[in-house]
Amino acid sequence: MSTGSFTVSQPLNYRGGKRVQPADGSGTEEAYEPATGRVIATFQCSGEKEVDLAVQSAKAAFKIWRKKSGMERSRILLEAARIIRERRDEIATVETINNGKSIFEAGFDIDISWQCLEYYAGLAGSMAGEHVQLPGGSFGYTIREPLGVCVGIGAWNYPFQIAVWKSAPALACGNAMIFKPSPFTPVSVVLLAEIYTEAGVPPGLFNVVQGGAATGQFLCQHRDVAKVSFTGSVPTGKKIMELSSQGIKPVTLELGGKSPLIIFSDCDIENAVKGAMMANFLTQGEVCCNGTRVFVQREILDKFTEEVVKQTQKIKIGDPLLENTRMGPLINRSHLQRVLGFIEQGKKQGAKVLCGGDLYIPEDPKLKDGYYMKPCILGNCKDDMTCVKEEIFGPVMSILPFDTETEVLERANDTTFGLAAGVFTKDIQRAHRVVAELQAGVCYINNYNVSPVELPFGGYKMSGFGRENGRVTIEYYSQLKTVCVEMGDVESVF
Ligand SMILES: NC(=O)c1ccc[n+]([C@@H]2O[C@H](COP(=O)([O-])OP(=O)(O)OC[C@H]3O[C@@H](n4cnc5c(N)ncnc54)[C@H](O)[C@@H]3O)[C@@H](O)[C@H]2O)c1
Ligand SMILES: O=CCc1c[nH]cn1
Repeated sequence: MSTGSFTVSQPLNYRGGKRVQPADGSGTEEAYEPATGRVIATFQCSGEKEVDLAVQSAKAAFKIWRKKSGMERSRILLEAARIIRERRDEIATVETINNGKSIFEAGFDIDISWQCLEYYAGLAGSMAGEHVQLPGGSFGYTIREPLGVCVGIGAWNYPFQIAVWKSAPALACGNAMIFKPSPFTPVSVVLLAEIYTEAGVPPGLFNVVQGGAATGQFLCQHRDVAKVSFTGSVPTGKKIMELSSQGIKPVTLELGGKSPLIIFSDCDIENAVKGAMMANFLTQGEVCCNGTRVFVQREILDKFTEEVVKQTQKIKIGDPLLENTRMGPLINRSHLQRVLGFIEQGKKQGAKVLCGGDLYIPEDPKLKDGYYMKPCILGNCKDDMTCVKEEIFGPVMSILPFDTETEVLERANDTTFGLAAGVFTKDIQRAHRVVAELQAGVCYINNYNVSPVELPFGGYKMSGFGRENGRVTIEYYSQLKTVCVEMGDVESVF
């Protein structure tokens, strides 16, 4: 498949084990190919009736799925992982077309997705409670049970992977899920739904409803929804929490960030430069955990800056479906303008553009209406500049000099966010001392933005709560039942 040729004509909702047109609608949306600016799909946003039908379908499937043993669920999830692995290139291509990220990167997103399914398939069979001995031969035990119908609401930067990070643990624990992707990226998650069906989940266990805020609200407010797991911005996260609180539904919130990356003068500079680029330029900088505040110890500021600018200027921008492209277009025109606006404001506030920061016009005429920009590095930054304080969600790195460990820790933590943080140093004691002080849910030592599915992922402070990936996520998709067993007679106080 080549850029500029893909369109979707099939329905994008998925219910009861097949693609369906929504039963009712709350407006129409268009999805784009960011590389060319072409419309690739037009779809109706689901209304209250369609959301209810999806919930009913999920409830019916849940009754079957919850009765299966962990090992039975495991086998089906492993089969889903196998199919994703087999169809890796096709899924990555669809992801690239709808999101704009390079095909090189999209392939890794799909790899992490099947790995996530394999990981939770492995845990499904070992979900267990405990036995507690009580006086007189009585005893108690606990059972870890699924919650019921869970809702997943996703952002547009990792459409397929976000859907897997939510559905793999949810299904492993015995739940059903209804997933609503971002209206910007509606396409790839329906492939996941088809794969689950092919792998053998009961029809209705994983449904997809398309739409924006209104559809998301119907989902959060539905009385038969047991839990909401949300990935997106802080303002929407607050709304989801409010809506879910009305039904006392537990929520997982994976929100935004403005993470610090601290580079000490005793680091391996080559690795630190690579780490800073990994921390800023994957998926065109549209990554929640990006280390966009790059604190560099003054002794190596010039050397580090010179090298990171040189390497950034070499990033191959262009058609995201070409194997050698490393940066594709941003998600849409308004987001591109917003990112460029942050750079303009930064300049007005005294930041210096060291490279990039303007539009990129590819030579290929079919890409002329795409949303490309050159990755940007800002120097002369101060902590109170808007570009340093706010999440830009684009390829913009701010470099901030520092002198001492105490000073940099104070400045790194001076943010309402707390998703991630990184430190580059060869001093092992310093690395762990610094990490112990960082107010962030995910910390990297001498690397950045690697996502092994075995490790929990999630934020501190306004970056959210709850975790995805890792063993702990089982706790966010299950509830504990306590059973107290009397072996003697009732000793009544009456
Ligand atoms: N922490 C993480 O794991 C993580 C991962 C990816 C993205 N993000 C964050 O996501 C943001 C970018 O994504 P976005 O622009 O899609 O975020 P967004 O908050 O605009 O939208 C996210 C999702 O919420 C839905 N939504 C919007 N309003 C809603 C409402 N009132 N009720 C229910 N659903 C509603 C949207 O349709 C979309 O599906 C960034 O802030 C980024 O940091 C976080
Ligand atoms: O964008 C944030 C990190 C991530 C990757 N996949 C899901 N979340």
